[in-house]
Amino acid sequence: MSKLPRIDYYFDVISPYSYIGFEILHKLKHQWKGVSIRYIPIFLGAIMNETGNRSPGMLPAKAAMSMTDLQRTAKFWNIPLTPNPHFIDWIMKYRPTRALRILLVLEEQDKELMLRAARGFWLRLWSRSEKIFEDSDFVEVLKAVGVKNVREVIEKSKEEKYAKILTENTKKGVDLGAYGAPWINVLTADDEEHSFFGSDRFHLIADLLQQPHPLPDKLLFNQKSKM
Ligand SMILES: N[C@@H](CCC(=O)N[C@@H](CS)C(=O)NCC(=O)O)C(=O)O
Repeated sequence: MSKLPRIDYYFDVISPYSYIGFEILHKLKHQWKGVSIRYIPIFLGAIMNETGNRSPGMLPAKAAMSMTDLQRTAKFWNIPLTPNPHFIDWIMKYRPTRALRILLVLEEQDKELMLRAARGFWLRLWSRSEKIFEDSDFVEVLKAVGVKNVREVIEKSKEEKYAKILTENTKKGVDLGAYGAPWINVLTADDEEHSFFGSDRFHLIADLLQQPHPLPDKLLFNQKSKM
């Protein structure tokens, strides 16, 4: 019997395109039958360092267009986006690693809770324009998504074990060729591996896995309509 195809979704909560891809994948997973999905937190800053890449917001030639593209993409998918004007200062000063380690603690307790918290971090940072770097930020997000033992989760996330898992996940991403986020690794039923970069590659993944196409009806309708 052949195995189920699997999608490994490598993401960082600092990355707005990881947020967009997460929401698209969340819609698709109800339509794509027989595909298993693993969500893997990674530290994008380390990926950038390892590969010599830079965040588009830090390259002047890319920064303006990348913000326009991000706004357009979020609008297209109906994802509320309010980037904070100090975002670049924030990423120079803070790391998202504490939030990512919290996700790893939650993953051990309840995978769905981890996904709710990941969305909570993105909502807070990219839709509400607030920080996700300090204890008070974590408390708000964790409470909002229904975590009962908030303080315990935050304390546990400081254990070395979670720093190690995050490093291992990130290394695995780099080994797969990741230079940005989201990085999506698809393992087909016949054990072939295919990597994709970005939240805008789902039509190619649908094709590879012979699953329904993710384009919304309005585009499909336009394609079919008479010239
Ligand atoms: N076209 C991609 C862009 C994804 C993207 O720019 N991701 C950022 C992080 S939010 C990144 O890692 N960029 C690295 C690069 O552009 O080389 C999409 O629509 O998702």
